[in-house]
Amino acid sequence: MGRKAKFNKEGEMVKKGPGKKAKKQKDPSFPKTLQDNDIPKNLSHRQKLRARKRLQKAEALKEKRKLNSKNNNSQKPKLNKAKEITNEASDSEPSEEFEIDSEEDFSNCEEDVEMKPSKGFTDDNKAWLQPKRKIKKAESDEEVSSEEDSSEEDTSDEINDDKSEEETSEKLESLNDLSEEESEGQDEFSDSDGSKDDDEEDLLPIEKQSKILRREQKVERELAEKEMELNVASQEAFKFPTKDQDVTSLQEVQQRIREIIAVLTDFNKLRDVKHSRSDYLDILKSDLCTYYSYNEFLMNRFMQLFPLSELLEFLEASEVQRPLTIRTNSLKTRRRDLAQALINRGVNLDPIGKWSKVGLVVYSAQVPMGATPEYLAGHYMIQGASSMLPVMALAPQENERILDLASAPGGKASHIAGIMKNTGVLFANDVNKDRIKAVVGNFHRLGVVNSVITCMDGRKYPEYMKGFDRALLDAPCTGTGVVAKDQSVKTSKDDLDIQRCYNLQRQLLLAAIDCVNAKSSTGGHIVYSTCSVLPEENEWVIDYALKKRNVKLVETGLDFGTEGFVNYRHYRFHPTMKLTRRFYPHTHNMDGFFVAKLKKFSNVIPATTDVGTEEEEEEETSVGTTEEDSEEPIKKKKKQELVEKNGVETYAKKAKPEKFNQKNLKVKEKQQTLNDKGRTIKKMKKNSQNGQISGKQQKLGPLAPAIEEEKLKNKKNIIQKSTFNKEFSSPENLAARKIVSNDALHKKNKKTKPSAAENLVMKDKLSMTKKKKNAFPKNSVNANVSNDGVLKRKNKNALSPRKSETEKVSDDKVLRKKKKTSSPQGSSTSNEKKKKKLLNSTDSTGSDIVLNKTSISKIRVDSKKVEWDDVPMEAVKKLGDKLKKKHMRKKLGNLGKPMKVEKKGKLNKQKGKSR
Ligand SMILES: C[S@@+](CC[C@H](N)C(=O)[O-])C[C@H]1O[C@@H](n2cnc3c(N)ncnc32)[C@H](O)[C@@H]1O
Repeated sequence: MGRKAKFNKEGEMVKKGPGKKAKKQKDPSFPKTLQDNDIPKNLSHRQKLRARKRLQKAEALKEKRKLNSKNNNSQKPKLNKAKEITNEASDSEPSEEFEIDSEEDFSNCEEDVEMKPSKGFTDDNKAWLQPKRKIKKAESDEEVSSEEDSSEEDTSDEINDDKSEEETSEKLESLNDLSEEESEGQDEFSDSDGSKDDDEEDLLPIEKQSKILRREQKVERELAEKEMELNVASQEAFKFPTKDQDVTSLQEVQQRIREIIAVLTDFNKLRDVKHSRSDYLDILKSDLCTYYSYNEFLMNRFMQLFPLSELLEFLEASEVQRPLTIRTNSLKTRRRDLAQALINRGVNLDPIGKWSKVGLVVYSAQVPMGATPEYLAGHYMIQGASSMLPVMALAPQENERILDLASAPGGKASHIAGIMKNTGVLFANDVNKDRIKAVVGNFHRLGVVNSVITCMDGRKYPEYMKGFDRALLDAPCTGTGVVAKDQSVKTSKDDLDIQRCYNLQRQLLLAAIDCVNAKSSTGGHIVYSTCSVLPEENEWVIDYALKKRNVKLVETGLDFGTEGFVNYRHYRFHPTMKLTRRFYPHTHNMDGFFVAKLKKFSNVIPATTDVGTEEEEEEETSVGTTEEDSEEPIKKKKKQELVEKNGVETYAKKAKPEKFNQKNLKVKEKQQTLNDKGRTIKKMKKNSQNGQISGKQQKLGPLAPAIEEEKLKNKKNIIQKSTFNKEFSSPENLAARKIVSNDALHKKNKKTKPSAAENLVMKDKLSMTKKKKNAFPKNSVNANVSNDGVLKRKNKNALSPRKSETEKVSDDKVLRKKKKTSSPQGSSTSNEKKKKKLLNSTDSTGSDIVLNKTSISKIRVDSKKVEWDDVPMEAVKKLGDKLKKKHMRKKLGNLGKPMKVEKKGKLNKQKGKSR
């Protein structure tokens, strides 16, 4: 059991000897080079060769010197004396005596070399050989090591060595031929006696190669310099390209972009006087489109948005994917724990920055980030850095009621739930059924349990639910800030897409505002965000909301990002717009984003000053509604054709479409002539009063002015009616009307339509003859529909001019009251009576009656049976029975029931959409 200790007789423990550590070590052995020089060295074949050469050289030199010394024998003592006087010669200029001595030493040394290893250099030759000694030392070291390594090197190897050496020297020579001059003076190892070949032979292969490399580098440097000079020269001589001058490669395009930008930055100095700035900009635009593969439209937008220097940076940054970022789900884990777990899986990551406590940036990962156990367990969400900003701006609180109006796939909504710590209620809505499934999936994975997920058009949300403490609208947009993610944006977006988004965004934002309770004790805030950099989708939308609702802009709470635009081109936005934040890929290394925070200060919806504004909004937005709509295949060609035909500008605040302008001009001309005629009629009247009768008047008799007046009226009506019909009935113009800017349309609706429709009604009143009954256009169903739509609003405007919304509502209430008192609900006879009353009183009273009449006119248009002017009640009834479509029956039924203004509006909106 165990070891027994050894004891001597005295009972003392016997020591075995010194312990392992205390054992005497051997004397240290040093490398041979450090040992005494006398110990002979085995020389390698190469060394021997070199030594032999040196020896031969030294002998030759000796002989030469001997000859010289014989010649100079007489001068030598003098020289020596002189040397003694003048401080015995400097180190750098060795005397002949010194040289001879050294040579002798050297020769001795060389002789020794043959017999034994090199002794190194003596003190005498140390000074002038100093740089070389380093090499020698290295060489000898290497030799020693090589000897140690390959002491059993056979002769065949040596032969190979020699061969390879010869090869390299051959290569060297060829390069030397090229740049012999260059290497002169540059070569720090070159020998003072100038025998270069010998030197190079003395060098190690690696040194030779480094020498070659240095030479090559020098040649390259010189070439690059020459090229630069060429570039500068060509830049100076940049000539404006002619039309047929085409660039052949992308490099050329890039070069030209740089040149043009250089010219544009110092335009006065570098410009070609024959060409304007816009000429240069045009070429630049097309070159940028070619180089970065954008369509001209979008490039134009970016050129308007960024200064030239920044434009290139933005375009370049949009070519590169942003770093992958993830958001820690605080409902399930902490960032530190998540980071540790991912690091253990070989993920290289870092915190995203000081501004976020949940974000992590992933530099590299050995596993797909969407399939790690942590991801599947819901510990994080893969989310762009900029996507965290809107939620941070929203600043959700626990126990609040929060709405995310466009939430799919739920990145921001789940972030909100995380901050709310699963308390309160989160309403996550999206119009897209498929995308809403992703919200459900993500919420399950991330453990969000305080949510209600809805799938409906966000614009209708306030009709169903209101009183939220906060709302987030991360609106559908063109995605111009995420070009790097989706390259298709570069070519797929055009004017119409922006307009479509802009309209939808405005409506959704108003809806989001309407959903929020201004009196919320904790909130009353709305955050609006997009991943677009275009002001049309950002500042414009906010500006619109500021005008339409009781909201104001407040600080986002984000301490970085650039300020929103207060001025953009010739547009001016609300001064507080600088409280909004813009983020760019080239400045913030995140997706392009826009964030604005609004505070609702009153639940009252301001009464709009313009008549029919709400409907006008509807009209404006009818161009494009949901993102789903935008996903529908759009016939680009047709669109393009229409745009070209009508010369539409994006936001025709400035310019109206050409076609309409031309038409307006013609109408104006005609109206002008009619006005002139009006004046002459007035003159005729005056003259007849004064007793001065013209020839025409004589012909027509005393009623001449009245006849002329009537004729004139009719002509005016015809002109207005025909232009009105033409403009709004042909399918082409119907489409054009859609493309026309909202503002242009506003004006048009306000100015031209009322008069046209008014005249239409007047004309029908005046001439009830059968001839003129056909005046109402029956071009196509669509055309009639559009006419109806316009007419309905038109009549409203015409017969109750410029009433405010509240006035309209009150009118309607009065009407409803009247209806209630006159005909209690449920009695069919009273309904019929009411219908009759409404129809019969069409021409004499208010707008609602005209509205009803309009709906009858639709019946006529669709069925092509009933005349719109004097519809007998029986015919309406019969027709109603025949009608198959439910909604049409409803409309008929409405004739007899008290109608709500809102309902009517809705009904009409639906009609408009279905068409
Ligand atoms: C930018 S995405 C929202 C992304 C989301 N906030 C997130 O962080 O995951 C815009 C969303 O708006 C939805 N959308 C488009 N039109 C809508 C409408 N009329 N009502 C509600 N949502 C709509 C789209 O389906 C799309 O999912």
